[in-house]
Amino acid sequence: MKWRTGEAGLRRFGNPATRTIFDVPAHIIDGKALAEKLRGEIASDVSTFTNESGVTPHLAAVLVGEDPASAVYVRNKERACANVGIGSTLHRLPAETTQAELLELIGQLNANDSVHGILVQLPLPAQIEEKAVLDAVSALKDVDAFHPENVGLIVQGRPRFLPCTPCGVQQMLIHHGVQTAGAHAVVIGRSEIVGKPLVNMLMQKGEAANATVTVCHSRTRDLNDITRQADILIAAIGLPLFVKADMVKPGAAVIDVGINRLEGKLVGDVDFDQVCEVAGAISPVPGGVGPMTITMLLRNTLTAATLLRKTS
Ligand SMILES: Nc1nc2c(c(=O)[nH]1)N[C@@H](CN(C=O)c1ccc(C(=O)N[C@@H](CCC(=O)O)C(=O)O)cc1)CN2
Repeated sequence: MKWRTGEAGLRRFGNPATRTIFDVPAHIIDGKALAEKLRGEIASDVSTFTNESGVTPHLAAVLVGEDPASAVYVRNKERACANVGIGSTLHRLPAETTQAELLELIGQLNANDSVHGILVQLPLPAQIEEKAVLDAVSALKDVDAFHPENVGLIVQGRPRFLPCTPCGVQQMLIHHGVQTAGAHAVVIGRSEIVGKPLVNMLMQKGEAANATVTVCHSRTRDLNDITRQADILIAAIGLPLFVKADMVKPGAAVIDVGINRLEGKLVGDVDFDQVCEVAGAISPVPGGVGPMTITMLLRNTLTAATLLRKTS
């Protein structure tokens, strides 16, 4: 089923009569299913690249410390790489690793021609300055798109890599027929990883973009008045079940980027049970943006291998 935004919210495609979404349940934007489909396409592209070049794209993942969630994400990234024919190496460092030791490893990975993509799993332990580490990753191997050079290219509308979570969100909007051009997209959250780049990407010219974008954060006044104006509402604030039904315009597309643990359960930033009664389309947690994040990492690793081959 496809959806598009309009002045009156979201309507079912193929039904130009006045039947609005109010009489149908919210369309589920299933990130897990989309991720599987896209991973099939990436596997085929990797195979073509490897056959033509004799090079197997390779991702180096760096995990510092023992954060259990980070360990799961990195393991899932390794598994996803293997499933599409991308090689990967995990560099596990103890929690007490110094910044200098981590920078030394990054330097080695930058210089290693058989490594095409480098990712440093976040968050890092408190003794390490995140920015110093992310700045040290070669911009050409920066498959997370966190390096200032890559951020600058995104802002200028000529990206080398797109950051994985925002790019995953855009792909979900494209593949579920949510029209962004001319739509009012409201992003709640201004993190370096999601909010800031996503705001930039949605306002650019191009696919899944051309939106009128508002960014809200912890200091935003009259937040509900703003979120209720959104045709597309993206929650990336890191607060469990923060977005309630009365914050959502009927028929809006709601994308939940949050991943929070609440009473032993994984929940998003959106109170799914109540918001799905109002929204026209909604992504779940788990099974929404998360699997798409990893999928976009695979795409970026292939892009990095392609770019490095061109420049070598
Ligand atoms: N270097 C990076 N660090 C971090 C990133 C990132 O993009 N690059 N993002 C997050 C964590 N993250 C990827 O690293 C990530 C989080 C969640 C998922 C995911 O698939 N979640 C599943 C649920 C998994 C579970 O059971 O816990 C889902 O939502 O269905 C993938 C990637 C912070 N760090």
